[in-house]
Amino acid sequence: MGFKQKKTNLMLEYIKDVLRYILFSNSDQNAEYDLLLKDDGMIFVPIYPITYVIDEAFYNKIFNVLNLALTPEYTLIRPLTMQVVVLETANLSQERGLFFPMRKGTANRLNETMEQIIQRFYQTGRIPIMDIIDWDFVKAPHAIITGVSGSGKSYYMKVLFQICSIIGNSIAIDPKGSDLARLAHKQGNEDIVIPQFISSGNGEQGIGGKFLQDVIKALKNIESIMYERQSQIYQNSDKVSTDYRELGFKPYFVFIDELAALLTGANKAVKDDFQNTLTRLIVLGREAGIYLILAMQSARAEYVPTIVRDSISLRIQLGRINSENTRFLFPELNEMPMVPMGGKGTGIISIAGDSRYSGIEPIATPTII
Ligand SMILES: Nc1ncnc2c1ncn2[C@@H]1O[C@H](COP(=O)(O)OP(=O)(O)OP(=O)(O)O)[C@@H](O)[C@H]1O
Repeated sequence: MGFKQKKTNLMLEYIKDVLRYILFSNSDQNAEYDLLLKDDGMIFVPIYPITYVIDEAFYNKIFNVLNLALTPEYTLIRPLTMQVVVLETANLSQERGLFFPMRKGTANRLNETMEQIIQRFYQTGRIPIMDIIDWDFVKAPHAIITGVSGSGKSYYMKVLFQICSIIGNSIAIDPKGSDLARLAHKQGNEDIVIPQFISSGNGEQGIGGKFLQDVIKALKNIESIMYERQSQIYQNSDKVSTDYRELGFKPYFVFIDELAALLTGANKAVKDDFQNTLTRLIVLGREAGIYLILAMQSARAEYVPTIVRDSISLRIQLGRINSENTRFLFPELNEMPMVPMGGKGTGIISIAGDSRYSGIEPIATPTII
């Protein structure tokens, strides 16, 4: 028996030991299943007839138990629903299994200079997130980052802004006029939208409704660019399936920090105008290469309409993770604990639309040295 096979057998034995007493009230039931270990996950194969019921709760229980028990050998990835796979076998009683996606080892935080991170982008065409996780924004458009104060949102927004400013055009909308706006200003970027009192020094005006109108104006400008690009693509491309890259356009990244702060105190008509414009950009932006990157404390539906949230592929929640605060961004996670990595800028991530990622997993954002 080869070394690799031996290791696999040891791992399977360990998993069975872990599950033995927890999973079934009747220990005879331990003979009613088998396990298969694959490169991208584990398959639980019931051997029918069985004397236990397989439902979502059963699936979640296995996930919960193994999630911690397999760290750090494997990182379990929380799928959005129970996954059933069909197996190639002539044995009727073992033709199907429950799949648990997992990654060998754990992904590591990037501890690199901005130049090294950019270099990674040039090698893959994707935005690096961790050593083995990256963001293909063409396949998985738009991003949302949530987390309470001090969880590392602003830090990560700045990292993304620097990368995106090199890849394409970027615009910074920052109601606090703080880190993001200062970074954009320092880079010589003129596409910055901040409250007037910050740029004019007149502190008495406060943020008020005027700022939201400035933001809407900026978003509507981008919307015009989007329609212009769509029309050019329609007129100039013979391909049925294409996007902005065919005509050589650069991607356009729209960063909005503290989105909820934008809406506080605004009247309903202005607020609706903002949310409708945001919705159009999110839903229609992809082909034209318009990508939104939003940050806020919590993705409550009153700030982010459900249609917007559902159209955002990259979702990150930083800071403390519990069922109370994950329900907005990860409604499918209910009461599902994750093994957090701990430390600054850590939390959970999911990337929809990219087959390399099948669910929710832990993340630690890059540290720039
Ligand atoms: N990936 C990281 N590597 C190293 N330090 C980090 C990382 N992420 C965040 N930090 C540090 O953690 C602290 C809090 O981060 P940050 O200010 O970004 O939090 P925040 O969620 O944006 O808070 P606020 O909403 O108050 O702005 C900062 O000192 C920041 O430098």
